[in-house]
Amino acid sequence: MAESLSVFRGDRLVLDDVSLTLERGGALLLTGPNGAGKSTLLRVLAGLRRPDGGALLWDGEPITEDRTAHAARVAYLGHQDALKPSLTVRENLALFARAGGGDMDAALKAVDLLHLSTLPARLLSAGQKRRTALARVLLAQAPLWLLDEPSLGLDAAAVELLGEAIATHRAQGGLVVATTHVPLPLGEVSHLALPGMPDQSRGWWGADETDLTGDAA
Ligand SMILES: Nc1ncnc2c1ncn2[C@@H]1O[C@H](COP(=O)(O)OP(=O)(O)OP(=O)(O)O)[C@@H](O)[C@H]1O
Repeated sequence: MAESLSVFRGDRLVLDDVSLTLERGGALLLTGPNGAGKSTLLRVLAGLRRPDGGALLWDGEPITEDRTAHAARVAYLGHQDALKPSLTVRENLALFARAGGGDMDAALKAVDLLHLSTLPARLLSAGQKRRTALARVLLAQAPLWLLDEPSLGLDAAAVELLGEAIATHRAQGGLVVATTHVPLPLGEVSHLALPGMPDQSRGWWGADETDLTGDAA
């Protein structure tokens, strides 16, 4: 999927020769210290940022062949929840439901937000906003989920719902790449540690973790 990616931010080589492959139903955890380049890599995978070197392939074809098609494959959850404060939860999600064709009530239920669906987004707590942003990912009905610290601000129950949503997505052949600083309930995953990860984080990912090649400067 990604071959020998390199990315400069300013004059710093943040990602140097990073390669990874994901099969249908697969999941990859990206870890590394603050500034290691996790969000940068997610943005490259999303097609939101061009790499300075290397290639991104989907089913063997470079994504540059058809960027619109790649955008339609991706559901991207960034650090910012990007909700319109004056619109209700349901209104915020409506656009994504139309574009992706997902089931609004099923998505709201999956993140336990049905009871808050008519509340303006400005009245939501941080965790409720994050749940809304996750519902947007579900509604996109895209095969590739790119999740930047998805559990940020979520309580234990919501983290469990996140795990269930990811498991369902994977069971349907979906792919997930997630960055995290804390363990996530993802089941069997590959793991790419960008340099600098402290040793004590080893073992978070369980016996099934697989280390991939990755270098960063
Ligand atoms: N617009 C920019 N111009 C220059 N450098 C940038 C820019 N945006 C980010 N960087 C730098 O790129 C590096 C990688 O940032 P990135 O956000 O990918 O890290 P991260 O691993 O996701 O960090 P965190 O764990 O803090 O979220 C950082 O050193 C950051 O300062």
